[in-house]
Amino acid sequence: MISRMIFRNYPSHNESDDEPFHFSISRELLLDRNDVVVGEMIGEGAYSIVYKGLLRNQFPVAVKIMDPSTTSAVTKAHKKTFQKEVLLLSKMKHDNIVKFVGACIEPQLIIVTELVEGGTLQRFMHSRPGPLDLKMSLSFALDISRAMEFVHSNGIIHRDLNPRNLLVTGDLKHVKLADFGIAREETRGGMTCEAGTSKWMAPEVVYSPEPLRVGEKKEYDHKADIYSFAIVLWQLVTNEEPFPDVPNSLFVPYLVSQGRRPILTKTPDVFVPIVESCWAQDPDARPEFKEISVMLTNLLRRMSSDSSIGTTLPDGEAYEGEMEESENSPLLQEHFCKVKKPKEKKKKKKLVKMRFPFFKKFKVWLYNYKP
Ligand SMILES: Nc1ncnc2c1ncn2[C@@H]1O[C@H](COP(=O)(O)OP(=O)(O)OP(=O)(O)O)[C@@H](O)[C@H]1O
Repeated sequence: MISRMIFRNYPSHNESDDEPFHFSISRELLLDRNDVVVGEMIGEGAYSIVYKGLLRNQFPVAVKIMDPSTTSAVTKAHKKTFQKEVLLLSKMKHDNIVKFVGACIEPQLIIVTELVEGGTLQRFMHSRPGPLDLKMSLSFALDISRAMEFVHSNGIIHRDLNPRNLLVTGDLKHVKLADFGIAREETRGGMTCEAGTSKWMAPEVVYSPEPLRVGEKKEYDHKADIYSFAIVLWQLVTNEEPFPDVPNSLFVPYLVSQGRRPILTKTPDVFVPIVESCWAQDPDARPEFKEISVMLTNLLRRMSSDSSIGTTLPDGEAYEGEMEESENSPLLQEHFCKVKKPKEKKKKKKLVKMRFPFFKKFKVWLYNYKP
């Protein structure tokens, strides 16, 4: 049973398949299918099945096989979507993002990534009764924020940030962002299609504050990911399911558009301001991930300096968006994935506009907090 409502902008099956689709994926991003041995199934998505695998009989990997399982049976529209995911993911080289290893286009559409052994964050949270250790929650939140900071700095909106798309490392110390299936380059005029998983979808993704004219589409931008992050952060610190009283998750976006949010009674005080600012109704009032990372880092530092809570900082500065070359991952091919970065000037202006109200609100809390 599908317990969640997913809005995908996967094109319809009716889209014309008359003309053949020619993949334009660099050879360096492609793997020989014979080098990939498929093992037990580890996960299932709306459009794929993911298996444990072995690359060249040596490296453990995750093998995502697109549905339907033969390339010839896949619609042209789905091929385009697959190609987009490959090109985006191959560019996302960051410690907190699942590493792309390669792709196959024949006889099946396959994406091979590093195997992240700890399962999804959703499963991890479900397996623990009661709230998680606060520093663990904070450390995971920082991993996610840093991954998203990197994604946004590359002009990409993920659009499906939720605990099913966050994977926990085998040592249970870190979290990695996965599933760029509906991620898109941020365009100047804003995004216009409903995409995401209902409980984590920002209000502006589904409902427009102003009535729309016929044919007009609502717009949203990367701030939609900040809203999703707020819900994930709320989950990390409460270990509860958002909107448990809403019988059908399909209604959640409507309620959210009316101002409804998860309850904050079980949210530790120190997290309330950040959660509230991230799920602000007005996208412009939400902070940037850059700011969130600074706040979470400072908070984690303060907590770590308190010896009564024995956790250390995650491997800190190594995360700072470094471009890392993995032995298995092909070299970045800039021209295969043209990312439209928001214009520098515009971006700066926006940051300045954002930073003041945000830091004004949290200055006292940020600098004086004592766990
Ligand atoms: N690199 C990986 N390591 C371990 N498990 C993985 C990996 N990638 C995916 N999985 C597992 O497979 C599941 C489905 O993967 P993914 O979300 O990428 O597929 P999808 O078809 O895009 O799914 P969805 O419908 O949730 O968007 C994940 O929830 C996770 O359990």
